[in-house]
Amino acid sequence: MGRYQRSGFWRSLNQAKRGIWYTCKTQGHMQFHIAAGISVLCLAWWIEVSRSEWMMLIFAIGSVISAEVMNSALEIVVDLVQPNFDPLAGMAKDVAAGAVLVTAIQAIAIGAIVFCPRFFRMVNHFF
Ligand SMILES: Nc1ncnc2c1ncn2[C@@H]1O[C@H](COP(=O)(O)OP(=O)(O)OP(=O)(O)O)[C@@H](O)[C@H]1O
Repeated sequence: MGRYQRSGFWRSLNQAKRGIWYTCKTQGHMQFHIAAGISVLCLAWWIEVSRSEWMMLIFAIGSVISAEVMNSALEIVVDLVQPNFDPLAGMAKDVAAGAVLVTAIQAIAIGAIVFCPRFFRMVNHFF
């Protein structure tokens, strides 16, 4: 339980939503990830991917967005602890950004596995 407020499911949910909303408002990368995620889900719905493919895509999108939220949290903490230039503070942010990059590469790989075979089949069909 936190030191400043009583615990409670709805209160915790609201705090988590506030954190996600803050990340959406302040982080351009988060806005890009959400737009890309929605586009991928629309494409998946349009081409009618299988249940297991839906799971892979949702997992990939969720991983990237979670990593971006964690990255934002770490940036806030670093700015709080060290507002001045410090190579270690910079490295902490770079390491967190690296985690986002890893999940983004994973998402691109999953997207390629799901969409590329269909894309090539479609190209073969038309030409
Ligand atoms: N206090 C600091 N000391 C040294 N370098 C820093 C510091 N703060 C930021 N940096 C460097 O600047 C980069 C960008 O930091 P910034 O806080 O602007 O994050 P950002 O642009 O929002 O990052 P991201 O694109 O990952 O969301 C960091 O990755 C780090 O290399």
